[in-house]
Amino acid sequence: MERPVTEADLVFEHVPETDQSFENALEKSRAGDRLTVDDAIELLTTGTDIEGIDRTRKERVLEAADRRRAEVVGDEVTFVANINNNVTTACNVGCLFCNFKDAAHTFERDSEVETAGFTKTPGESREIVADAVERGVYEVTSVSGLHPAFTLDEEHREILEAHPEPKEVNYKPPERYATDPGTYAEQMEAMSVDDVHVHSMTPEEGYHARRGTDWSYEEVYGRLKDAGLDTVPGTAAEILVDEVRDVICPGKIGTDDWLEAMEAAANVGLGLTATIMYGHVDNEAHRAMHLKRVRDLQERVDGAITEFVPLSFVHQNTPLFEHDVVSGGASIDEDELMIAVARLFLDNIDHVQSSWVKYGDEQGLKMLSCGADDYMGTILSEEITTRAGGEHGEFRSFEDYVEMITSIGRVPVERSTDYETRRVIDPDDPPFGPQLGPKADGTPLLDADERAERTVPADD
Ligand SMILES: C[S@@+](CC[C@H](N)C(=O)[O-])C[C@H]1O[C@@H](n2cnc3c(N)ncnc32)[C@H](O)[C@@H]1O
Ligand SMILES: Nc1c(NC[C@H](O)[C@H](O)[C@H](O)CO)[nH]c(=O)[nH]c1=O
Ligand SMILES: N[C@@H](Cc1ccc(O)cc1)C(=O)O
Ligand code: SF4
Repeated sequence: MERPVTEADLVFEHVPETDQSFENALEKSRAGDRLTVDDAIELLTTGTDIEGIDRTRKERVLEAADRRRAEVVGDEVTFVANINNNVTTACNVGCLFCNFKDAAHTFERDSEVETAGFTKTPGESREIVADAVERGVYEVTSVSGLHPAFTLDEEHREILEAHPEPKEVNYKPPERYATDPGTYAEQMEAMSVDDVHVHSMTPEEGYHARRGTDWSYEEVYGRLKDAGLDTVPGTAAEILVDEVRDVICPGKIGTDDWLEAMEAAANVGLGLTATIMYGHVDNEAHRAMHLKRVRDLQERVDGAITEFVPLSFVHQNTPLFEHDVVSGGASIDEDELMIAVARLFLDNIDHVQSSWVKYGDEQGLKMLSCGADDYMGTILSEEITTRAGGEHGEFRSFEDYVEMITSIGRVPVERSTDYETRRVIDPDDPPFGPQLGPKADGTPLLDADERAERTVPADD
């Protein structure tokens, strides 16, 4: 177990105090000037000169962000036909905000406790993806626990087998486990059915795929690309300020490593997304600093980041909440300001995503008028948020999307992962099924019976 978090750990060097004024920061954002970290702090707090959030000021920030969204991308709301195929929940990194993971020893053949988690072989992954491709999906998103038996490829496995202290590099041979996840390269290859788009290998997974070697991130992402990887999810970012990471994910790579991995992935030609996971022990100064680090990264990678995804912390079943380190997640006001300030600050990232997994349908739609323009994907199954206690279900159909997006007077558009390929959907011309995937033919992803079996979202 990690050392318990003490009150002293929550006394931060970076606090939301500035010499800037809220009115000045708002004026700058309306004029389209590039914002500073202090400007972002003023906007996120609705002014450091007052206690708490001022609703009138908040509405002015949301309005500025909504206007900016309209200027940058217009009235289209995009979404992608995708599935999640997470390979394994085995993980010993121990992030305190995460309930997706299961202790890796419970997966061992001779474990006395039955594991509550899962591991898929490359063959099982292939079957799941093949079925989804037949249904018409464009993209498979795959993020996993850092399974001790996972290696990049055979060569990496041989290196770790020969390591004098395998424990030091978090390695145990696959034979020890009831199910062998294969190598990362084998999983990428298995998931690349009919050239479906594979969105996988977060910087944390990239780090795991080079542990115990002197390989660069370029080497690792280059090999993964050759095996079928198309784009890299910018999760594992959490808050890119080490004093926060030291509290919520002390076992994870640091900010510099995360940035290095992302830059390397871009250098070998992979597209990227970026995220922030906020609303736990972080304050507005941390959120603003995070935005700056993402904006600077986007300059260095020459626009490779296609979207920014604010992930609101889901607190219910997490160690942070259970050990009373936090009393809940972000408020709705904080959520709306996070979306709006991301839109205003990230002047070099075109798309801001509203996650229905985190916000639900009603609030998720509201976010599309606070600066967001993308409404995520169909995903078909969800494990990270659900295991953390989230209650917004696991699937949205094209019918759901068309109904929701037209209800707020916007235009539903099916997109590719990189947003380059787009199809405007005519709400008067059903059926609305996907058309961009390698085998998509316009019919719905699931038939009526299959839909009825899915988790019913709590908020609709
Ligand atoms: C569960 S991890 C899986 C991939 C890999 N293990 C990693 O950490 O990069 C993916 C992301 O899910 C997000 N996540 C995990 N638990 C969450 C929670 N309780 N609330 C919101 N987001 C969460 C975090 O941003 C995390 O980086
Ligand atoms: N916001 C969440 C996402 N977003 C990712 C998208 O669905 C899509 O894969 C991306 O836009 C690239 O095309 N995925 C989740 O599983 N959970 C979320 O909360
Ligand atoms: N799977 C992550 C979210 C995510 C995945 C891929 C992305 O590109 C962005 C966000 C979660 O549920 O929290
Ligand atoms: S966030 Fe990722 S690395 Fe951290 S415990 Fe969860 S699965 Fe493991």
